[in-house]
Amino acid sequence: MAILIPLALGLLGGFIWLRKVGTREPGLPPGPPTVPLLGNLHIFPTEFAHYKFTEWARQYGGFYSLKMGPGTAIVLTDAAAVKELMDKRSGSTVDRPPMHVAELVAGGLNVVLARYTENWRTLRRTAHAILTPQASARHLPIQQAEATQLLHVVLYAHTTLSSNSVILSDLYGKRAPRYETPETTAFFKAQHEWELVLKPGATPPVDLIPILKYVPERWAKWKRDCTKTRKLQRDLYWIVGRNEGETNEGRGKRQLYGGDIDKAARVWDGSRNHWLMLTVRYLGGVLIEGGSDTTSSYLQSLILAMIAYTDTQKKAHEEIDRVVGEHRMLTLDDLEHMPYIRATILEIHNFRPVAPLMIAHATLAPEEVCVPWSNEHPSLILHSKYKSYIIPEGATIFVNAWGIFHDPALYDDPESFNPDRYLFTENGTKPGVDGSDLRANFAFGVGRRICPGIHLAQNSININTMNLVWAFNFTTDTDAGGNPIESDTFDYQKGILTGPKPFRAKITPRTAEKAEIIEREFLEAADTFSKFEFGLSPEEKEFVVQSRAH
Ligand code: HEM
Repeated sequence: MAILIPLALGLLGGFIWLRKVGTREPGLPPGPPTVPLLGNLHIFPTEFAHYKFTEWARQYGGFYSLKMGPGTAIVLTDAAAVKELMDKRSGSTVDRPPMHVAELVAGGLNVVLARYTENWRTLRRTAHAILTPQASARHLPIQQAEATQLLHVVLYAHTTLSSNSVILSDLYGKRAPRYETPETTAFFKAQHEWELVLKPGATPPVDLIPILKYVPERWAKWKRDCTKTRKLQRDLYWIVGRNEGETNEGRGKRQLYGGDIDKAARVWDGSRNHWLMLTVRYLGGVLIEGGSDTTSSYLQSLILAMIAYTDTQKKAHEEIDRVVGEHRMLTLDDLEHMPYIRATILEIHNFRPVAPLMIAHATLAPEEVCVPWSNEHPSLILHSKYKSYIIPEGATIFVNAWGIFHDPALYDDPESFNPDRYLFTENGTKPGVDGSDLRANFAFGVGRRICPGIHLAQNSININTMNLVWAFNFTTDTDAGGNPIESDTFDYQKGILTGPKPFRAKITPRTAEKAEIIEREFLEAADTFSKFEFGLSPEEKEFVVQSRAH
């Protein structure tokens, strides 16, 4: 009998606690109604989450909460809220939410997903040192050369190859002449496996129900998939850095033109510390992955927008013709004279951001924020008239870039692609609206997690946007019966990072002279390419010879 009373009390306590799980705690900002235990998990979108998050933002405001079982997520769809919480208080919002799968695969060495740990700080510092504006400027010749190759072989897949090749050259001093180059295909294979493991639903909710971590591997296919991906990544990252069987020619070129990761790897290898050697290999691998798909998704969205919005294409053509004319390709210096092209670049980031929800952050400490009572379009101001909310420690924070970029309160007709809006106000907002909480590089993230590849990416984006528009007409393709195949500007890949699904397009040089210039520039770029070409397979060599035999 004596034991029954504490047992009953314990059960009652447990029952009361369980009933509270999933309930929105006092002090949290509002959000969709919750159900016991799950909170909002039963309505949490597993794909294209930015659409649902935006719908909720229009209903609950730019600062609302979701309950994920016992955990909390905050969704920010308000530029002032982002500036205050993510930029100004970035010391507290720098963490990433726990992700057991990423731990299993990368062991805390994936700089993008790593928690706020000593590992992340080392990786981040190294990435910064490698990707400074000055270092990015040093890599401009190969970026410009790759732009000529992109023009030379404008294929769908090639936008991906171009950015992969740029980053391979920048980091390791070795380019990828074609899509089938072994390093390139190996990277895309490893990345595909990685995406499968990260896909919502591919693993049970281990981060919410931690006991699932202890299921033995033989009963958990997801754990075997993680082990396979871990091996695939480590083998690949190690091979790219190690250059087994490297010839004297290769060694010489790498020493002269090799990238900074390559140099760091040499120094860190000298330390004979396996952990450091692995860390630098991981950083190289993750930067290549992070830098390949993002820039190419941007370029694919550009082409899609040019096809769908012919009036914009016409204006972009006119500006380039007026400023540089027919007779030469464009370099980075030309951009400052072309406001419409600059506006087009900004508008692509807004229209179809590569990372519509950025990458989720998490809080290291509780944060108090004040929001106007109406919460219709909150801006975070610390003032007594405002209602105060508490974001708990460990909360996940989603920055809903899509919702901000498509907010009708900020932009006129936000669903259309309209670069002109940037010609009237600095951040493209409609007249009379204060857009000062936005910034031109908003699509690259926030606070201390802002994209470290931003300078390299912006150089690639600028050079390629100008030259693609200078060189080509982009139009809808036609079917066998001659009917136009309309492109769908909403047909995008699922995932944290997104880009258009393959689409049909007709891309033709604007004039015969331009086609000749592209041909000539491509042949002249051979000198630059050759500095980054070594250890090629016989097929690669044959491809290189054939493609330059004109
Ligand atoms: C169109 C091009 C690109 C866009 C739009 C883009 C965007 C982003 C965004 C939104 C984030 C998340 C920031 C946050 O959590 O607040 C990010 C992180 C990151 N990006 Fe980029 N990125 C691009 C190109 C690149 C390139 C070229 C590289 C490598 C050279 C790169 C490397 C990274 C890395 C390593 C992170 C993780 C940073 C961290 O968590 O500390 N990105 N990027």
